[in-house]
Amino acid sequence: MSTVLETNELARWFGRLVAVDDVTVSIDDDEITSIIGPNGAGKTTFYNLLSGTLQPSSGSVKLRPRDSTELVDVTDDEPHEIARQGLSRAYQINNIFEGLTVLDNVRVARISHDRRTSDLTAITKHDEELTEAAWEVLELTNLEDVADTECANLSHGDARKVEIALALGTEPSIILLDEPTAGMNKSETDRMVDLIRRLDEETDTTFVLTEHDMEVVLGISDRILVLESGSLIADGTPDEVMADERVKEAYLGGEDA
Ligand SMILES: Nc1ncnc2c1ncn2[C@@H]1O[C@H](COP(=O)(O)OP(=O)(O)OP(=O)(O)O)[C@@H](O)[C@H]1O
Repeated sequence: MSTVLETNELARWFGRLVAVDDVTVSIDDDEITSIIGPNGAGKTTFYNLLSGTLQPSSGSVKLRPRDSTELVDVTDDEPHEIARQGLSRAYQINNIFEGLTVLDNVRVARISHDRRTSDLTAITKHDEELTEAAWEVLELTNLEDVADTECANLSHGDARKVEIALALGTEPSIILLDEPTAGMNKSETDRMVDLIRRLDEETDTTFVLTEHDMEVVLGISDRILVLESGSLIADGTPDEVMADERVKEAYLGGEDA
């Protein structure tokens, strides 16, 4: 077990509102970690701080790049720099080129990972290595059957899987998922949970997710972080967190639970 991401007293203010309030956590590479909390608790802001989309007001973020044993300080780094160091965020759909096939989308992700963005025409060329690497990702994410489907024509469930495939294509040390089962029916949800669990086991990538569906959270998480009004009010196993009085009061008893 080793730490893949660490925040130290990370905070972000919007005027007088504290959206993330001195949060100190370390995420281990052998655990699936969920971040939960009522609406407005600070989950999105926390993600934005980790991925560099927002600058922190104070505190720090450290990240362990893949194939490295050392954490590097990425506080104040640009999003593309943080992504290069190994943090990938699976964005809801909008990262996908709708007019390209699933396979070509993953090839584009690989090209950008290999820092060959000046060579985007490689997408139209015969490049066995690139295609092979993309197929590996499609196999991992159970997307082989829709490899030649244009992304605009995918089911919602498959489109969400493509987001994960694009993130995995960059071989990150950690992937942040935004509500990966949102809008899914029960069987799609079950398949997504199984997929994330399997990817966590079969790859060197650590998964972190935000999720409102408590059944998903309890079914998938090794560890749960609970935010309320920007503060980390609980951090532990599902059993520990479910038994926490403050969590029951602040989150599970509330209307947003
Ligand atoms: N750009 C911004 N400017 C001002 N206030 C903001 C901004 N972004 C977020 N906030 C405020 O920060 C607080 C935390 O918001 P955030 O979106 O991080 O919560 P959340 O836990 O992701 O909520 P949800 O579950 O509804 O997505 C909220 O009070 C929100 O109104």
